[in-house]
Amino acid sequence: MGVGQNEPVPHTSVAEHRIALRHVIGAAATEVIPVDRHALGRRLAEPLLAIDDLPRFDSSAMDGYAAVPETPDQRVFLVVGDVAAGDAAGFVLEPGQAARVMTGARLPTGAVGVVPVEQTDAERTGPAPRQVTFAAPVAPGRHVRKQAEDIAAGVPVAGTGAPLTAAVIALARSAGCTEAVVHVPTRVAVVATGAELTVPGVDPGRGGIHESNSEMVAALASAAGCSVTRVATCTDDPGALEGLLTELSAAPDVDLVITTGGVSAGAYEVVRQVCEPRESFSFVHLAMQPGGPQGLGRWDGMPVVCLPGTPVGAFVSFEMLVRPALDERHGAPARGASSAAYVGRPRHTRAGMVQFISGVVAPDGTVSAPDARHLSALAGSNALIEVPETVEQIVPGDIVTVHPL
Ligand SMILES: Nc1nc2c(c(=O)[nH]1)N[C@H]1C(S)=C(S)[C@@H](COP(=O)(O)OP(=O)(O)OC[C@H]3O[C@@H](n4cnc5c(N)ncnc54)[C@H](O)[C@@H]3O)O[C@H]1N2
Ligand code: MOO
Repeated sequence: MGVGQNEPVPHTSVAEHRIALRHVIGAAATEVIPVDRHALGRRLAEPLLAIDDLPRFDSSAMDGYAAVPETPDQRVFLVVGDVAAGDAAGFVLEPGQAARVMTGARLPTGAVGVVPVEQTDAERTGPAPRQVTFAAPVAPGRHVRKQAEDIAAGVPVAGTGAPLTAAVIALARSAGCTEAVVHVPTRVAVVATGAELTVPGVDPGRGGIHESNSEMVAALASAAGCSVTRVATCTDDPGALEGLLTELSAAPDVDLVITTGGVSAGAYEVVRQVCEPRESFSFVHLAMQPGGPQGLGRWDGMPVVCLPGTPVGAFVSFEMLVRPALDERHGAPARGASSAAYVGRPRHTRAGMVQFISGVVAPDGTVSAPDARHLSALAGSNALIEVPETVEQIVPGDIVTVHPL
């Protein structure tokens, strides 16, 4: 066997792997939840329709006097009622009459416009006067909130795929909505593998390292709208990983398992060793850097996504490969990329591989690469710069593709 024959050959395109991930990760179930603060960030699986008009009735936008002028320039009015917010205002204003109204109060039938109390001779507090004089004539429609001017019953508050933001929650509740149909967050179990990993508080010794992927991937999954239900580390013992995957596959609170490490070409690649013999699994080396070695399949029916162990590789492959599949599963629109002028130092990249470089997009829209390596560069970045396979170098002035983080 000649030198180089064992070299991993990129045999699946990034695009093909994305499709395979979408297939394995699949679509999320939907559920009905109350429209309240706990719904924040959830994505609608169906349009959320207004139950009621907003406002529900013509109401005053000011503390003042609603009036019906007999003639356009009438200034002096008889005050025949006093309507606080919440009152039913069950009377009719006749021409020449006014009623004191508070902001948000239902307007008496017939009211033409509202004059703020500051523009009258009336006291702001105390009982309503018998008569009021306005500084200027009543302007029709002025300071009146028309029924349904914000949203009418039956009109969508927000459409399918929209997130329930604080403002959408406010609009929905104001329009009488109590429940929304949303996608169920994917329940994720994260398993970091590696004999060298030590948990916080334990001395790593001479060959060990501080484990970091598990909480990083858990944080990425949470940011992607998942509910992380399990976070574990596992040694390179195949039996231990088999047992863990079997347990997680049967767990009632897990929809997806994400592993890190143990997928490349070494002698102790536990994930690959344990999963690859199973027919549904495939392990590939994508023409992508970092994040080249990837695996995916189903363990007893449970979707399992296997990311590489290098922290930057795991991060980049989650964001660039797994996240789009999760967004689609959760009904979220694909996160777009943008173009930016590169203003960093010249950088050589590997031809034949799409490369993702930690980048910093400045307020002026230009992008540079932090003067640091690996995780430090990633931790100081706010974007990933995508350099296509065909490009071997990026230099200042190049227009590059940027994925915001
Ligand atoms: N002969 C070859 N060697 C490697 C290849 C290759 O094609 N041929 N690919 C390289 C690439 S690219 C990557 S990426 C890595 C992927 O390797 P594994 O997924 O098997 O990951 P490990 O070997 O387990 O770990 C790699 C590296 O990352 C550290 N690590 C792992 N897990 C964690 C964790 N949970 N927290 C923090 N750091 C972690 C680990 O100690 C290693 O330093 O393979 C290359 N090799
Ligand atoms: O593909 Mo690997 O570059 O080290 O993450």
